[in-house]
Amino acid sequence: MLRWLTAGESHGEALVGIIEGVPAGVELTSSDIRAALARRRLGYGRGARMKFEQDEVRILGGVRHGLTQGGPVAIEIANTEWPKWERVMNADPVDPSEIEGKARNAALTRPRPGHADFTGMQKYGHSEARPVLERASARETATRVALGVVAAKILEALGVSLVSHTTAVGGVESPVDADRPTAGDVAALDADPLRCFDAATSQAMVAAVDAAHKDGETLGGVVEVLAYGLPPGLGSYVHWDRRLDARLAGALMGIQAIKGVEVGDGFLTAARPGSAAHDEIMIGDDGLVHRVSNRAGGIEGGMSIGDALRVRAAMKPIATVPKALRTVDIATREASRAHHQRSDVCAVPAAGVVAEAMVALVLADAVMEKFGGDNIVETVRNRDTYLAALPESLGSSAEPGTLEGLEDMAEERNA
Ligand SMILES: Cc1cc2nc3c(=O)[nH]c(=O)nc-3n(C[C@H](O)[C@H](O)[C@H](O)COP(=O)(O)O)c2cc1C
Ligand SMILES: C=C(O[C@@H]1CC(C(=O)O)=C[C@@H](OP(=O)(O)O)[C@H]1O)C(=O)O
Repeated sequence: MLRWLTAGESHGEALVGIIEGVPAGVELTSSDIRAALARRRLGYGRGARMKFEQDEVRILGGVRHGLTQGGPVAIEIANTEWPKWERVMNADPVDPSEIEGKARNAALTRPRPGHADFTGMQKYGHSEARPVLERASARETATRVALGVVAAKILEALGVSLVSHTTAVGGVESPVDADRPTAGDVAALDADPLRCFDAATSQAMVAAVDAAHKDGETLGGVVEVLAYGLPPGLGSYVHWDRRLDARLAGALMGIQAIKGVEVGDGFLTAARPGSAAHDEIMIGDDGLVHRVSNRAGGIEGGMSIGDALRVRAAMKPIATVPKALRTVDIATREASRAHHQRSDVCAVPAAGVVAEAMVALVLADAVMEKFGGDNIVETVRNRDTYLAALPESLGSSAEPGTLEGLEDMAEERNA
């Protein structure tokens, strides 16, 4: 079982993440983490902060000589902007209702609709939104991506690879029948401004972000995460909180601004008749048992089935809209406009990288639960023993597109 926690404020000195339950012998270096954090900072439509702030990574514990040691792994990500923020973050609290004149504008007493600001002030008893936004900010997702690297390294040792991509931005969508990326496409995806796999769609997305920027608008979208090489049987049908789909949905929903999650064909499946909604099971030319399609997205009965895992997350538009939304100044009770400083126009590509990290954390947790092991060699050995006892599914397709022959067979049979 993996446990993990994050701490830190958006404009604080540093963010910290700790992950426990990591077996010994997993290769991990701070440059692996730095590379993942650099991916999260990419993407067309992000604000100025991404350009000037650096993520300064230090592994504080759990790793020696590039290998995990079996203890908790602690990672620090220092905010290089801290010297500029130290005064603001350490300033003595003042009664916001006593602030007058020009300084009134800087007081964070005009909660932004769509943010944690107002309810956070009520719940924690703050007279302004600073303490709320500092922790509610998606800056925290840097820590999740760092911890996700540890999870991805465990998965990599088992031959499991992950890839994420943007499938929609501001209503511009990838074609329904578009090809899906595999791990070999990660570099090309990261080089695309929107991390979109379809070049024409990516161009249209860039245009949509430009138009939104010009109009003082912000945009949301949809990201998809795929995982290849999973064994069947991660998660379980025996109890609701052990279901892999439930755990993935919770993890993805736990990302700031994610408002919808879909497993496999998800909402599309709801509109299909039963005969066209599921994945039939057949013996392939190779004599092994396969499913002829993967509408389920690699999960049935709350368990991985051994085919490619596919989940999507829908992100709402950034809530700090330049065309400021109506709100109330809580200190003066006057109708007002939400405070606005710099912000992202669209952070969907970054959300894809964060979603990939969250999926990696859930899958690595499910792997450790199923196979255990205090050293990664033991984990792999346990997985191999388990698979050896399932001869009918060995060779189950790790990559998409290998089921074509089976689809022809299914069509012939249905004709
Ligand atoms: C990668 C990423 C970057 C974000 N950047 C911003 C931003 O620059 N400005 C902003 O107002 N919200 C940003 N958000 C979203 C807010 O943090 C989020 O809308 C807010 O926490 C409220 O969403 P919730 O109701 O889902 O918690 C970002 C979210 C993610 C995942
Ligand atoms: C700093 C990051 O994202 C931030 C997430 C965020 C928000 O409100 O969620 C608001 C912005 O920060 P600021 O208000 O300081 O400009 C983003 O830049 C990051 O992703 O590393």
